[in-house]
Amino acid sequence: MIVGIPKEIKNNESRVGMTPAGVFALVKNNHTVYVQSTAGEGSGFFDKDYSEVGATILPTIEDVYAKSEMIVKVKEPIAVEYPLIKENQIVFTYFHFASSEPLTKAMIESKSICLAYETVEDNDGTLPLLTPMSEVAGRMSIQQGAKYLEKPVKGRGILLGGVPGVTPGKVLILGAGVVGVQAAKMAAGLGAHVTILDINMKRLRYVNDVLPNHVITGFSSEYSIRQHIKTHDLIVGGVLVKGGKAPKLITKDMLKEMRPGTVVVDVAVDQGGCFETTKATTHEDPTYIIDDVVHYCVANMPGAVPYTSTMALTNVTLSYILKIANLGWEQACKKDETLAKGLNIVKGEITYKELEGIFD
Ligand SMILES: NC(=O)C1=CN([C@@H]2O[C@H](COP(=O)(O)OP(=O)(O)OC[C@H]3O[C@@H](n4cnc5c(N)ncnc54)[C@H](O)[C@@H]3O)[C@@H](O)[C@H]2O)C=CC1
Ligand SMILES: CC(=O)C(=O)O
Ligand SMILES: [Mg+2]
Repeated sequence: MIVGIPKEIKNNESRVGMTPAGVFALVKNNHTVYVQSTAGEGSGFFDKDYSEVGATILPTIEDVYAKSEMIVKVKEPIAVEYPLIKENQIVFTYFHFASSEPLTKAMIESKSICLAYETVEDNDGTLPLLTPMSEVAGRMSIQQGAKYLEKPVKGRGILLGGVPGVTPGKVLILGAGVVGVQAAKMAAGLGAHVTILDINMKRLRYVNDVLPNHVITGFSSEYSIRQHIKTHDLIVGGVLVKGGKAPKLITKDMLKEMRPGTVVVDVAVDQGGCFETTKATTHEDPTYIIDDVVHYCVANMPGAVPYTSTMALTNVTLSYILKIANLGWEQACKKDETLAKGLNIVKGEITYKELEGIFD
């Protein structure tokens, strides 16, 4: 198969769809790999690293899309990329369709095969291609939240860990999935007071078993959320309904219950966000303020730490990329139910249940 790796062009997105190690494996399996010039630079991989393992470097994004049967990338295509995608071309990437009607419509019109990393699902319900980026974003949410709690950027002026003789900051985490647990781990490590809420008792039991005793678990409900937001300094949104829109757990009126300078980090922004006041931001301009509450809603958080994220992503995507290249997408999906769950739009038809009728 002919596989193409374009350069990411979303704001401050420095990840790349594949490391040279991934290209090496594809070439060894007799596939042709085209890499757009400088695509890997932001992640520390140079054109010569790719050409040394057998890739051909192409000068423009148009060349890569025009010549490839399968495109392997990181982020959802943005508007300038829509016309580059061809009928029957396989596009393997994060799509997050539920948060974008224009993207959904454009991919239906393209008649391409859209395999979304974020809905590839193991039999136990876990999401193997979302997990490593949720690990990164969960950990980053505390790093970013701690920064925006500082007074010069309009936060409450609180050091999350406190100091001897002064109470630490309080972190509320919505969702005890991958993002939530990683966020809790980081916040607890800093010495913050941590509360984590979920509707899944199995997840709360897991948190209770693996995290320190000062991480408090709670059942998520409108009532419990309304109580907790009054006293917490940093609120992290990490809930997910697979492939669908995130539930709005914090409505606009609730911001009035928070203290001025509270910081909210909505990691779930890529599925529309779990705060009613969420709108996607970029690494260039990551925050905005509503009712004195600082909102951080960057939809590609791992893009800011590409050295870590590109490696973590290729670690999990490569076996699927090889399977698709070796067998073709239809056979690969027939043989592998986990991969088949990634099919969201195929040749103009929506094939993922949560997406059906979502924009009608
Ligand atoms: N902004 C960014 O750069 C990134 C965003 N994400 C996003 O973060 C979100 C979370 O991802 P994961 O942690 O991997 O998902 P996950 O599936 O591991 O965890 C989600 C958790 O939310 C819980 N949940 C669902 N409804 C709830 C409710 N009403 N109240 C409380 N909890 C509820 C579920 O029970 C589950 O435990 C996803 O939307 C994902 O796409 C992931 C990586 C990067
Ligand atoms: C999961 C996702 O949206 C990201 O890593 O950017
Ligand atoms: Mg207020």
